[in-house]
Amino acid sequence: MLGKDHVEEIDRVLRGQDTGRDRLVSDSWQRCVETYGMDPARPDPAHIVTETELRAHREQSERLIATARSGLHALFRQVAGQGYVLLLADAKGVCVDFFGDPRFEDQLRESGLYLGSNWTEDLAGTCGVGSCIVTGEAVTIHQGDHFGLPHTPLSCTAAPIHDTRGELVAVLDISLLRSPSPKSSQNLAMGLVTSSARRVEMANLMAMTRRDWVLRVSTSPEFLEVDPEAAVALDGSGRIVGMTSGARAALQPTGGADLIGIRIDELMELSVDDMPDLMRGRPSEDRVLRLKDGRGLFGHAIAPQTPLRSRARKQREAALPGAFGSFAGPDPALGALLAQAARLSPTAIPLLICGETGTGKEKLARAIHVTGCKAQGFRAVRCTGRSLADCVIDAAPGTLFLRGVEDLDPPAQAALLANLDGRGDLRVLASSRAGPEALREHLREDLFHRLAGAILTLPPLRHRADMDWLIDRLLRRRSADDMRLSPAARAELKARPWHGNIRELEHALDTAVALCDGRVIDLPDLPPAPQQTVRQPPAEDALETVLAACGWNMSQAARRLGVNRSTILRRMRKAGLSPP
Ligand SMILES: Nc1ncnc2c1ncn2[C@@H]1O[C@H](COP(=O)(O)OP(=O)(O)OP(=O)(O)O)[C@@H](O)[C@H]1O
Repeated sequence: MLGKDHVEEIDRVLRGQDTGRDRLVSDSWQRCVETYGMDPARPDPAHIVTETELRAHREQSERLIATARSGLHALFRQVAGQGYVLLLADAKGVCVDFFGDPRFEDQLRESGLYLGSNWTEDLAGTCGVGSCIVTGEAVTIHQGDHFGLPHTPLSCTAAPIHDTRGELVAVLDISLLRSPSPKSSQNLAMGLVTSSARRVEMANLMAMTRRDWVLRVSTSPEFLEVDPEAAVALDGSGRIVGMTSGARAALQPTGGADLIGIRIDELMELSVDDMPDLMRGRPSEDRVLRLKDGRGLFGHAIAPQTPLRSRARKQREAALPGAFGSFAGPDPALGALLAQAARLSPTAIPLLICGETGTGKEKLARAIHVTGCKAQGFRAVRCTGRSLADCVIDAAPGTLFLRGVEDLDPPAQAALLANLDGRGDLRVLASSRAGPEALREHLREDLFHRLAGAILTLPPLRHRADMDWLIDRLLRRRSADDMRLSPAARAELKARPWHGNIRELEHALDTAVALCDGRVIDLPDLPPAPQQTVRQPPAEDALETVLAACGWNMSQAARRLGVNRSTILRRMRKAGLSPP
């Protein structure tokens, strides 16, 4: 394009004439003249920052450069043959990483396509990086779209890169020194640069949120795992703590509040507890997310990776795969049980999970299924009603979870056994509220052995040593603004016998959160403890476990077991127990 024509066109556009330029370009020209006081006719040398300034810019973007580098290498290999150069600029427009053909170094440097060049719009005029920073959108600034005459041979296509909170932190740009004249020749470049920016955001989110769940989403099941469209990171309460920029379009296309800080269950029928079900173990087509606006998406959850704070926790989580890592706090006995469950997960051994109501038997079954990396589904069926045998016949290959096998009457037991025969494609997990011995007496012997290849017994809540951990975890999941418990309310919760176990505790916390006015839940906010039934005196081993869980505080142990302190003392003496 001739310099005179270019200057005249800018003049016409500023006078309001339509010359066929994109709106984005004409808006930028207007800013260049009216806001930055630039003159398109004035020769404008490339702006390259000093070595010291460049070092400072690179240091600030160090982490992003490191994350982006391998992706950028791959992109450069794809485009280098066609003469493209690749720039990564920071949010201030300074090129902090660069890939170009060294044979053209002088030419590239002269055109400003070089490490340290400053491409902000107020210095360089309308250009790929500068206009991308101002508009926040991916742009192609092709030849005469550039404001400054020296830049008009170039074609630059740039896409924004956002940090995990949605702030623009960098721009990825691919440029050509010489290009064909139709702007549409750069459509492919636009596709490449936007998908590369999306992958850099994804890699950055994964690197920055290792302690959180990451939920990746896609509209197509085929691309869910290889190239998802967007992702969010969720903390333990299901609140969004990080995202890629595509998440807004994918999860909230009609706009709304900022995604950061809102809970995932406000956007879709899903809580952080469901994350294990969305891990790799299940086929993509089964991992459907239902959004509150009625749309469906496919979801892929990635478990927290970095071990957390304490050393004990580090050791426990290092030993336990993702789905088990968040199951329990510091309770050595439960930790050992989970370690066993983790080892049994990938085998075909049928597992019987025993435990009182609400102790998490189904949750454990799901964790076992997910960790077993079964590429098939998980089907849970209740062992009541007439349709159990049909459920077994209809069950697709995968994990079949038989809930409450203690409810099976003799005809149902016979039918179940007959239908399980020949279903080698089913991994059978069963749960029972009755203990193994009682169940052995209740079930036919052959069925018992068909179900109980190994037995895992979950402790009742009152025996768990990690109650503080569990209470905090359940509370975090419920309260939008970090609520906490007063010491008195916490002590009261820890002292209750919890015959309904975790389910009952969940309901109590739901009530307390609803009743509490401020952020501190106190005694009056707690629902009254259910009437305590008269309980059998505890067996000696149970007594010892409860005492240990209560730090050998006899009054607390007595409240938990629903007996007098003197009964505890008497039974301790009888069993020869004394505080450590
Ligand atoms: N380890 C855990 N951490 C957090 N929540 C849990 C845990 N285990 C169970 N829960 C919660 O407690 C409730 C009861 O769990 P689940 O249904 O797995 O218990 P269950 O033993 O199978 O109950 P039932 O015997 O009555 O069928 C669920 O809401 C579940 O999410």
